[in-house]
Amino acid sequence: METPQHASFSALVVDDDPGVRQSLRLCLEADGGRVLGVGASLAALEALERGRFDVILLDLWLGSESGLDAIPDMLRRQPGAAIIVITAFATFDSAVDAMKRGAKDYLPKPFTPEQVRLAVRRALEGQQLERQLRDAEVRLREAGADDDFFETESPTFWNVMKQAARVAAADVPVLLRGESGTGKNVMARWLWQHGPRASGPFVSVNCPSLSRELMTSTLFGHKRGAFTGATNDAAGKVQEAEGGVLFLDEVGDLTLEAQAGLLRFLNDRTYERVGEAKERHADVRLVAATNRGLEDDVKAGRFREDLLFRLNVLSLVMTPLRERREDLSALSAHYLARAKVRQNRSDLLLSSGAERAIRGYGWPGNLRELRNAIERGVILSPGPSIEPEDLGVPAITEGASAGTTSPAEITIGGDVSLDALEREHIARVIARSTTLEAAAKLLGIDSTTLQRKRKRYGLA
Ligand SMILES: Nc1ncnc2c1ncn2[C@@H]1O[C@H](COP(=O)(O)OP(=O)(O)OP(=O)(O)O)[C@@H](O)[C@H]1O
Repeated sequence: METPQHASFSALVVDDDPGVRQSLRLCLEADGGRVLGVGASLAALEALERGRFDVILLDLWLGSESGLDAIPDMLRRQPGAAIIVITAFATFDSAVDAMKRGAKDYLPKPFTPEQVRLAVRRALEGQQLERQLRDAEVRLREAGADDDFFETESPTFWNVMKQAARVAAADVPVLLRGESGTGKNVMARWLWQHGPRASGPFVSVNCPSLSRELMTSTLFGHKRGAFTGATNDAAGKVQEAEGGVLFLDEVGDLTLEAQAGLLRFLNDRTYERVGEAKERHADVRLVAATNRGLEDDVKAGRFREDLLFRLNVLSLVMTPLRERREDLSALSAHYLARAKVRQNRSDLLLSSGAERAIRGYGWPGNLRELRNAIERGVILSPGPSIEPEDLGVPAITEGASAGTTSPAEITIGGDVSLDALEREHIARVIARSTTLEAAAKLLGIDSTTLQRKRKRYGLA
């Protein structure tokens, strides 16, 4: 990959020493950065409210306050910013602590200008790669590009596909269950395309992205004047899906009010727009999806039991990738073929080490993670073959069993960067955990931090 030119980037320097602020500013400006320096975490948070920054250089000791404590607040304000922690008190513990809270890198004082520039360039390159992968996923999803692989050698997934064919024809509500990235969105479309409503619309609603106040009106519509801002009558998603399929992704995130409306609709196909006492009818098939146990939500009083019963009459459980390992080679070949065309890299092959690493890895992010890893490999590999490090999965040495071996050069206390050490540890813990939640728990971080780190290290 060519080294990206960071002609212009914005950096926030947070250090209580004006001398350090000044030297960092000069160093980064020479590299094309626009730099703002502040001396305390409160001023940093205010700056983050006002402007966007690509990189934050944060001193761990800001007079009497600890810069560490400010990291979560900073990331809440700007989740995409790369935080590089700098400190004169370079200890492994503080570095690990900073990483746990979401910092991307660690720079011990005293540092040379070249070390600063390198750390910032690395952070910017990581951001660029993340952006590329995210854009690629959005484009692909919109085009439905790679999502058409339904062949399987796995008896478990074969059964799922057999059931899916029957479910598609049944024209009743269906609940898709399964971990994130197992293909529930893709399956919902497949059911629509292979069912009696294929000529009608497919309307997809991602429930967590809806505002909680407007959820009912988004689904069922509203009458003009029903609430502040309701300047016109509006049809909801239910009406939009007339004659077709309404797909509710992450249905567990519906408010209790929206759940009540949905239950009524499932029972007799009637609903009312918000602010209107007129009964309406719609002929819509509902497909819902969840990646968590809705039974727990029922116990906690967040999800109606009667709605769960109604949705769960027919359900399909999407098989996690680690339970259909027979399909890993064919799926990798499928993604590789598509990615090569997209990235114009017809010369590339998976090395035998990469194939071994793919077979040995646990794929907690399922199909999405495998697809992203291959896309990443195609982008990063200098050619002619894609190696495990291009994919971002741990290498497995020949003859070793999956998940127990990693690159030989990584030993605690050895010549290894904190980054490499953390990445390897996270990859190994993920590989032996059954879910990402379990991995996060074991690592002592929350799931959001783990997600961020997986992205950072190309493990997502
Ligand atoms: N049948 C398929 N063939 C090829 N790739 C697939 C298939 N199903 C899913 N994928 C890949 O996995 C990605 C994620 O799929 P999808 O969004 O359907 O998963 P999901 O289970 O709905 O995830 P989440 O719970 O996070 O929404 C897709 O963008 C695609 O790259």
